[in-house]
Amino acid sequence: MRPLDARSGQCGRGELQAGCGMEEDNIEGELLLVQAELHDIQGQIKALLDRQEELSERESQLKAMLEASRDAITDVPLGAPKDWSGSFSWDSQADDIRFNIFGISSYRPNQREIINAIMSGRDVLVIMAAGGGKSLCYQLPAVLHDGITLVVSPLLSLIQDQVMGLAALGIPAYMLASITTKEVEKFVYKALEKGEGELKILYVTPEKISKSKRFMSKLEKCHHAGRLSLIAIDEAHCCSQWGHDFRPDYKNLGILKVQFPSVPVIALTATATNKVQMDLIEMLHIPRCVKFVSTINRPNLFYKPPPDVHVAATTSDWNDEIPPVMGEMREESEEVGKAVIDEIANFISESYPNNESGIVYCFSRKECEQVAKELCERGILADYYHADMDVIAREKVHMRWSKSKSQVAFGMGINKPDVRFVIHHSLSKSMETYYQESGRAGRDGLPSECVLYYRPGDVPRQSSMVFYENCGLQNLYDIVRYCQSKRSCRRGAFFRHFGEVAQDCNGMCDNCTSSIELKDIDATHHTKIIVSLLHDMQLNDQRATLLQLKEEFQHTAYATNAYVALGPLWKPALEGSRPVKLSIAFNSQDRGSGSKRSKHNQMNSLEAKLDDLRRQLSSNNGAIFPHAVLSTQQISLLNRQKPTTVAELEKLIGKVKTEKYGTPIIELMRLHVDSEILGGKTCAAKRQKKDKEDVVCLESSEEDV
Ligand SMILES: Nc1ncnc2c1ncn2[C@@H]1O[C@H](COP(=O)(O)OP(=O)(O)OP(=O)(O)O)[C@@H](O)[C@H]1O
Ligand SMILES: [Mg+2]
Repeated sequence: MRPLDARSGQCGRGELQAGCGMEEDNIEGELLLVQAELHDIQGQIKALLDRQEELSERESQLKAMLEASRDAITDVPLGAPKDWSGSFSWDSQADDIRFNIFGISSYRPNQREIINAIMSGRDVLVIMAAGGGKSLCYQLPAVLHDGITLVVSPLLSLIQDQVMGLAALGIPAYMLASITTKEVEKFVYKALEKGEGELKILYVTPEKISKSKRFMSKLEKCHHAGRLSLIAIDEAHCCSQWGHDFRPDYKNLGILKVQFPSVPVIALTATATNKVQMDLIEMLHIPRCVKFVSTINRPNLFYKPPPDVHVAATTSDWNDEIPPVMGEMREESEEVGKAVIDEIANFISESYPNNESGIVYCFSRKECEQVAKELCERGILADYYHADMDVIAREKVHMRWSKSKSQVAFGMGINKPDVRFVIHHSLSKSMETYYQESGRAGRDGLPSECVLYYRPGDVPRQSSMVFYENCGLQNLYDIVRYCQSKRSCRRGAFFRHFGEVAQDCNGMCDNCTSSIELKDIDATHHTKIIVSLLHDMQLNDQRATLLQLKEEFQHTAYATNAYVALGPLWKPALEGSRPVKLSIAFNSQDRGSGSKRSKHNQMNSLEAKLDDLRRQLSSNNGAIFPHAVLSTQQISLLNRQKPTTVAELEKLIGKVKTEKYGTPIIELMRLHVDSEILGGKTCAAKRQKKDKEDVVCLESSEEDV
C-alpha cells in the first residue's frame, strides 16, 4: 500500500495555484490511485465482515452439534451393529407387520436395512428415489415401537394422504395442521401429554415445530414420559438452501435433535446432491447418522419431450457457467398457447383412453386454472389444485382424483401409485424439481410417461423468479440444457446431476429410442448479427428481453424483467473467431414411444373387475382410496394366482385386508374361475365339433390376447 502524502492530503486549490510543485496530471493520477485503493479496502472490509458473520453462524452450529453428539453418545453404544441386513430380535415381528398390516409381500432394496438401523437407535439419512418406498422406512418402526412417532412433512396434501392411507390400514395416525378440528387437537394433545387414547403416528408441518410453543411443550412432556420413540423428517431436502425447495421453517428442525437427543431421527428425501446431504446432516445435528443412498433411477419411467421439439443449440466448448442458447426466440402468441393445449389433450385422449390418471404441472396457479379449463373444453376430465384454494375445494379435488373420478389433476403432490403420466406444461426451475415432480408417475413400478413441454419463452419467466435463489440461475440453465439436448440419454443427465454412476436406460427415453437425425449447421454468422445487435443496444443504453429482441420495454414496480445481455464470450462471437453450431433435427420417426409402451399396460377382464371392486369398496368406506383397498400390484397378483379361499387370499394380501375386504374379493374370484371353467368346457365342446370340420378353435383366455 502506498502511504498517502501528508502534503498532498492538505494541499488546497490556492496552494496549487501558488505552485506547490505538482502538475495537475500528477494530482489526478494520484487521486485515481487513492480512489482505487479505497475501493479495494472497502472490498476487503466487506469480505471480512461477511466472513465474520459466516464464522459466527458456524460457531453456534458447531456448538449445538457438539452438544447433540455428546448427548447421543451416552445413548447409542459405539459398537452398534454395522451389518444392517443381518438378523435382529424384531425380525419376525417386523415381517408380520410388513405383510399383515401393510400388505407388502417383500422389502424393496434398503428398506429392511433402514428399519434395522432405526430400530437399533441410530439416526439415519435416507436418499431413495421418488416412489421408492421411503414411508415404510419410518411407518413400520412406528408400529413396531411402543411410543409415538412424530413425522414432519411440508405439504398438507401429502400429510392428508398419508394419514388417510394409514387409517385405512387400521394404524392410529393423526395430524396437527390448520385444518385440524379442535376435537382432534384436544385428543392429540392429551395423547402426547398423558398417554391417553391411541396415537401411533403424528404428522405436523414444520411451522408447528418452529412456531407453536404449546405443541413443543406437549412434545417435551411426551418425551419426558419416554413415549416419543422416533422423529421422521420427510422431504428433508427442504432444510437446505442448496436444495431445490428450501423452506425456511425446515431450517429450524435442528432443534428436535438438540431437545430430544436420545430419540432417533430419520431424514428422508429423493433428491439430495452430496452438498445437500452434508448440509442436512449439519442442520439436523445428526453427524453420526447411518446414510443409505439408493439409486435415483426409475427404470419404469419413459422421459420425453412432446413430439415437435427438435431444436437444440450447442457449441463445442460452452461450459456450465455459460447460459445455454435459448433455442428459437419467439414470442409466445395465444395460438402457440392453444396449440400446446391441443397437443396435450390429443396426447392424453390417444394414449390414455381409459381414464388412466395423470398430473399436469404448470408455471403458475393462474395457468393451472386456465389450462385445466381448456382441457375440460377438449373433453378431458381435469381438475386443478393449488394452495390458494380453500380447504374444502382442495379436499374435493384430492378425493375426486384419488378415486379416479377425474383423470388429470394440476400441481398435485400426493401419493397416488397408479399415475400413468406426468406432463409439464412448462419448464421446471431445476433438475431436482423436475426429477421429483415427474417422479410422481409410476410409483407402483408400472410403465409410465413423463413429458416435458419446453418452450424457450419459459426461460425468462423462470429466470426472473429464481434469480434471487442460491444457484437459482445455474439450476435453471441445467434443466434448459436437458430440454435442448437431442443427443444424450435423459436418464444419463439425472445420473450426472446427482453424481451417480450411470446405468442402462434400456430405451426408456426419447433420445435413446428416436431415429431423429441431427445435422449441425454453422450459426456463427447469425450469432455475430445477434451479438452485434445486442452490443449496439447496450452502447445506447437499451435493453431487450429474450422474447422480444425488439425495442419494447416494460418497467414495472411489481415485476422483475429478464433482459438479454452480452455474456463472457461476446467478443469472440462478434469477431466470428468462435464457431457456433446449431443442431437441427430434420427427420423424425419414433422407434419406440412411451405411449405405445403404456398401452401394454391395459387391464384384462379379471383385473378390470377387481379394479371396479376396489373402487366400489373404497366408496363404501368413505375416506379410503381404491389403492388402499388393493394396490395395482396386488390386483395383478390376484389375477395370476386366482385365490378362492380365505387362506389363499391371506397369503397374498395379508390378514388386515383379507379381514376387511376378503368376502367380496373371494366371491368375485370364484365367479370368475367358474366362468372360466365353463368357458373352457364350451370352447372344448366347440373345438370337438369344429375339429370334425377341420377348423381349429384355439382356446384363449383374455390374458393371452
Ligand atoms: N416393499 C414394497 N413393495 C411394494 N410396494 C411398496 C413397497 N414399499 C413401498 N411400496 C409402495 O410404493 C409406493 C410409493 O411409496 P412411498 O410413498 O413410500 O414413496 P416415497 O419413496 O416416499 O416417494 P416420494 O419421494 O415420491 O414421496 C406406495 O404405494 C407404497 O405402498
Ligand atoms: Mg414420500
